[in-house]
Amino acid sequence: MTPGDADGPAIRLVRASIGYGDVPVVQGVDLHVARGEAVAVLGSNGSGKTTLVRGVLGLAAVLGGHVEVLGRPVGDRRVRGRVGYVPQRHTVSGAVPATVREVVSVGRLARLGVLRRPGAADRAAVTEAVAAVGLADRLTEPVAALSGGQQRRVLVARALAAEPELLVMDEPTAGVDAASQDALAEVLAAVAATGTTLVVVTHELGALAGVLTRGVVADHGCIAYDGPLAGAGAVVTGLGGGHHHADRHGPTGGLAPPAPGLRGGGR
Ligand SMILES: Nc1ncnc2c1ncn2[C@@H]1O[C@H](COP(=O)(O)OP(=O)(O)OP(=O)(O)O)[C@@H](O)[C@H]1O
Repeated sequence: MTPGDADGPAIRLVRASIGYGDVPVVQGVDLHVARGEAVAVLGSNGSGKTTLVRGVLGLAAVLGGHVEVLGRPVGDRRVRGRVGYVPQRHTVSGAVPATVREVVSVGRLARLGVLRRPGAADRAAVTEAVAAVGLADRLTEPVAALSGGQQRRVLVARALAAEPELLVMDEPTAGVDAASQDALAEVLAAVAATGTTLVVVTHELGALAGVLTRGVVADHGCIAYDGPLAGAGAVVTGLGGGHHHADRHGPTGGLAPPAPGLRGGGR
């Protein structure tokens, strides 16, 4: 809510290695995201995009180097509730017969912590978040009754309800119809305009290309490109299809145009 109440950038990785168990997936990465930036994390399947952001969220192990979020070491409890996350998942779990309002309220609870009871302002934040994703008329409906794209928007509203300073989204447009993508782009543009830092993992920029301005391209656990979004597409194309080039690591900071013949295609 109050940008600037902690010093330091939104995200700072210094020679960071992140992985699972004791196996690093992301290796020796440096990344600095200032407050208010809107960053796309691009790269092919298995390049380490999700692991990178999970490290920032404290959901994957930092195995080396240093990870800071909102000016604090990752995992610091003072940061909890100030970071929103829309995980890589197409829909809300169908096992829970919750309404839109209930699911989004859970996002607000993350901000409140266990000790404070929600008040009128919290209920208003929930309603506002649902309205922001264009689902105001579905507030009391079971989430299971919504389309996949609408369920994704519920997850976005859940993250927005906490009014995060940093919003991390993993593949928010995957499997989402064009109308929902456009709605999401509008929401994110409005969120970015409030000064919230956006980090969006995506295969396909689609409608989000107008909102995100910086591109970070992951390749085999390293960062192959970090710069204006407009320059990132050629790097992604040049790197081709993830696992097919297991022996090839992108040059850190490399801005070279894609070499011919390296496009994805399975060989
Ligand atoms: N929970 C996990 N435990 C062990 N290894 C994992 C785990 N999650 C991912 N990995 C491994 O980390 C590597 C990178 O996966 P990651 O999900 O970060 O890539 P990605 O770029 O997000 O891919 P995608 O676009 O397919 O989601 C893969 O080789 C994967 O097998």
